[in-house]
Amino acid sequence: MRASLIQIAVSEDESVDSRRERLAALVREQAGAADLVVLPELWTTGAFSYERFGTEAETLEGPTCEAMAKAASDAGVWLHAGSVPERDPEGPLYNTSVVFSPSGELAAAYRKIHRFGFDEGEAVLMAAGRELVTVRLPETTLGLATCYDLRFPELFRGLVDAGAETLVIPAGWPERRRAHWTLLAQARAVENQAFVLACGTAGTHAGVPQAGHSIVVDPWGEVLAEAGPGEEVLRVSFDPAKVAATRDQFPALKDRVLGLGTPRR
Ligand SMILES: NC(=O)CCC(=O)C(=O)O
Repeated sequence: MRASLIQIAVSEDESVDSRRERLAALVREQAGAADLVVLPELWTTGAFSYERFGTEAETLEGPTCEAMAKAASDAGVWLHAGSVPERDPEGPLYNTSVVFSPSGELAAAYRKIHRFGFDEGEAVLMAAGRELVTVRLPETTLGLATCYDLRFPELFRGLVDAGAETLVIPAGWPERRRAHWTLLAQARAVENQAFVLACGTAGTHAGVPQAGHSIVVDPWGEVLAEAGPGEEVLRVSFDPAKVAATRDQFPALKDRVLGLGTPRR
């Protein structure tokens, strides 16, 4: 299976329309070179541009999803289009990841469960999703998570229990915590014996320099590909059968002991 992770720079110097067009063109360029294309978190606004979440929020029928659906079908690829600030017509805002099929259908939407910011920013401006989401592709089953979710291993165990073999994580991860990004991506791959495809942003927005360094890790924890700090299309080939082979040859997942409860004091 071939994947392209498009690590784009998000900056206030570029309009949302221009970035959307640039990304749609980059997705189209992956035609024939990728089966799956992955974009970062909140690339219309920037993950730390809190004041823009409300003004740039869209429904899943809005201009970003419309453009990404068309780009996916033009390129004939599965497109994980990163996340958009979603305005639910019935209620609050969500940080929602969207996946389109090669015919441009919306195949899945995942509302980020763990919101970043403690008592500020995303944590107060957006509502939390409640549902785990997997997507069946012909070659593998994707498990969806977004940025800060990477710090919560129980979410990934839930995805693995639901059949996930390839964990896809769009992000807007800051340079300041880049060491955590790489370490956690490898940890999630090793402990879940799954591929991890983690796509971040480049550049600086809202005064927060971004880490870049999108990364692809195999079920043994080996880094198959890693981007630098700037804009880059990170291309990788991987064999989805390696998940079953790793789980077979080193069956640690079978040794899980569930329901341990709380420690005795
Ligand atoms: N957008 C995010 O979720 C940022 C997460 C982050 O900065 C961290 O976990 O560290």
